[in-house]
Amino acid sequence: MIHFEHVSKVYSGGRPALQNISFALESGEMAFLTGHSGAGKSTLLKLICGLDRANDGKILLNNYDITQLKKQDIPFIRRHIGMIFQDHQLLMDHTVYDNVAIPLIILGKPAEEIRRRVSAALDKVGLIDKMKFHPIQLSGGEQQRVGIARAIVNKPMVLLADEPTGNLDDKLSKDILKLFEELNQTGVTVLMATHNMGLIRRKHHRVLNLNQGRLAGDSQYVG
Ligand SMILES: Nc1ncnc2c1ncn2[C@@H]1O[C@H](COP(=O)(O)OP(=O)(O)OP(=O)(O)O)[C@@H](O)[C@H]1O
Repeated sequence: MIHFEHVSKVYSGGRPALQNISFALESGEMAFLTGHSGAGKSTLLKLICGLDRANDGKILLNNYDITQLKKQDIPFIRRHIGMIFQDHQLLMDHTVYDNVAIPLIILGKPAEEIRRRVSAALDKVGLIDKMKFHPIQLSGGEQQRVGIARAIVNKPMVLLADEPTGNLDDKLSKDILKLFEELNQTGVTVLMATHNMGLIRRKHHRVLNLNQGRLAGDSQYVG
């Protein structure tokens, strides 16, 4: 599903954010992406969803070389990817419902389909009764779940999450991880960047570890 072949990324004026990264995450797999602050986790996720461009190497998404994509084609790959950010990136002056509906509105889906899919996504994250609220009226964990609903509303093949439990307590973090596991069980490929070692240790998912922009470990190949 996601294939990195010798991928490097250097931001202008900086040292390499990613160096010669190669790994494959197959369809339906779930993995954690770990590493110290500045190791390159966010950069790696941004390259997959086209928010940034690699300087070198190839990234295949479903056998499609996204490093060769023209800028105007990037929205087409985004349709297959749900991205969850640590800071939610919700529109504060819109309701929960509107925030989740946005990807479908952009795609020009009919109103009835939008209503049905937004309700299903909000139901999945347990926020159906708060659809008319504004994000400011929700707790941090609830705001994060709105971000998850927005990411899954378009039924993506791949879910990328950047520190989705960063500001949440242990119980909420476990709930969010459980939600990802349920989505993974329906066939969605999940890659989740996290510092939360407690969460990682309790689980047996694959762990890709970055260190100063290099792939320093891949639990699939240990032991
Ligand atoms: N837009 C940018 N311009 C310049 N340098 C950047 C940019 N984004 C990231 N970097 C640099 O690239 C390196 C990797 O950053 P990245 O955000 O990918 O790390 P990270 O592992 O996600 O860190 P954190 O856990 O703190 O979020 C860092 O040295 C960072 O300063």
